[in-house]
Amino acid sequence: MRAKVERGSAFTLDVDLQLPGRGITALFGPSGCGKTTLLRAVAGLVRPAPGRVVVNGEVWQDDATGVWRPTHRRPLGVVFQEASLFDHLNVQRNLDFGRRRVPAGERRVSLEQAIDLLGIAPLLPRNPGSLSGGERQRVAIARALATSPRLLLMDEPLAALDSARKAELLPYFERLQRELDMPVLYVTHSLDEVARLASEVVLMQAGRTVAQGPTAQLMTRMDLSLSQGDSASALIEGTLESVDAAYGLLQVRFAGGVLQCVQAAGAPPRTPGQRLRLRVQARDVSVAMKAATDTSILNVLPGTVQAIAQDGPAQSLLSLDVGGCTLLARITRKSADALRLAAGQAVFAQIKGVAVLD
Ligand SMILES: Nc1ncnc2c1ncn2[C@@H]1O[C@H](COP(=O)(O)OP(=O)(O)OP(=O)(O)O)[C@@H](O)[C@H]1O
Repeated sequence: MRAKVERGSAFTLDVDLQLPGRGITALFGPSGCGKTTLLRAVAGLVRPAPGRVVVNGEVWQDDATGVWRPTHRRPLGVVFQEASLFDHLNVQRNLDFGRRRVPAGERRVSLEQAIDLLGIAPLLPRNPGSLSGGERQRVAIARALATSPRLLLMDEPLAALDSARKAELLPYFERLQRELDMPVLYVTHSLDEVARLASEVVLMQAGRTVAQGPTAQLMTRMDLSLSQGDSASALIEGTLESVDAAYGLLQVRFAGGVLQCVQAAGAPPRTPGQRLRLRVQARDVSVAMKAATDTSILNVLPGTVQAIAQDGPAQSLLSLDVGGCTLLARITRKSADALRLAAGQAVFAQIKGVAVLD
């Protein structure tokens, strides 16, 4: 898409983007950078001038040829921060309402499939007013799916929920990705959601795109804001080698060696050979010049310092090459000075915790 949207004299959205036609693409950036405006331009709720929006080969806007499809003729589903359900209709009728707009021949997602995917069968007779925030959001997503969209637009769909409700909803988004091949444009402020859900990230700043690429690559780039927050982390792909049931640990092989990961309570059973995605937070990684053996830290792997950046007055952020994978480590600036850390130096990465994402 190409889009320019002027918002008064203070703000202009000006982007030229090719987004993947599948998976979740996160639009990430500070408040006011234009994420919602971009979503609205895709939806046709604002009209970029000039603009060209093509979704999986379908032209929704092209100023050069005079094409403009109004919002109601764009096959998209929209989910906002607050689920906008009709409070006078029960959940079943809310779902029916969305579905009626779609001609039978164009239905790609059945109502039953949407209900099943979001686990809302028990909620069908209920009124929206009696639902929790998380339940309302699941209904809103099912309603959007039931319109058989070609594209799902989500504007901070978890932002209004507390962290326990967020954690409950995340697996539904993952399921949606596994079972429906539907591209999602997902606006968020949360790096946790980016790490967990997005395959691609568009990083925005002041109406423009700063960087775009696969989530794992962008998250460890020291020049981008994704590596600067408290949740800064690296995503790693690995293969489950073995399960240590006695200690509740998974041994996962990746390019840099084997990582021992704690099996989360309630996690699905894993089978050796399975591919797993792991998240290693910068705050859980420290470095040592020798491989300590008298330590409680199970994961100690050789690596090389790639870069060091100052991270606030007291901390340093390191990027480490461990077997070709990049890890981030946050340590105190005092330790970085005491160890005389510099790019190219051989170190041992001590990894205190590894989260298994899927
Ligand atoms: N209808 C409007 N009229 C004038 N200015 C607007 C309008 N809508 C948005 N803006 C301005 O455009 C800029 C981008 O807003 P937008 O909502 O797209 O940002 P955002 O990145 O989604 O922010 P947030 O994360 O806070 O939701 C802001 O400066 C906002 O004040």
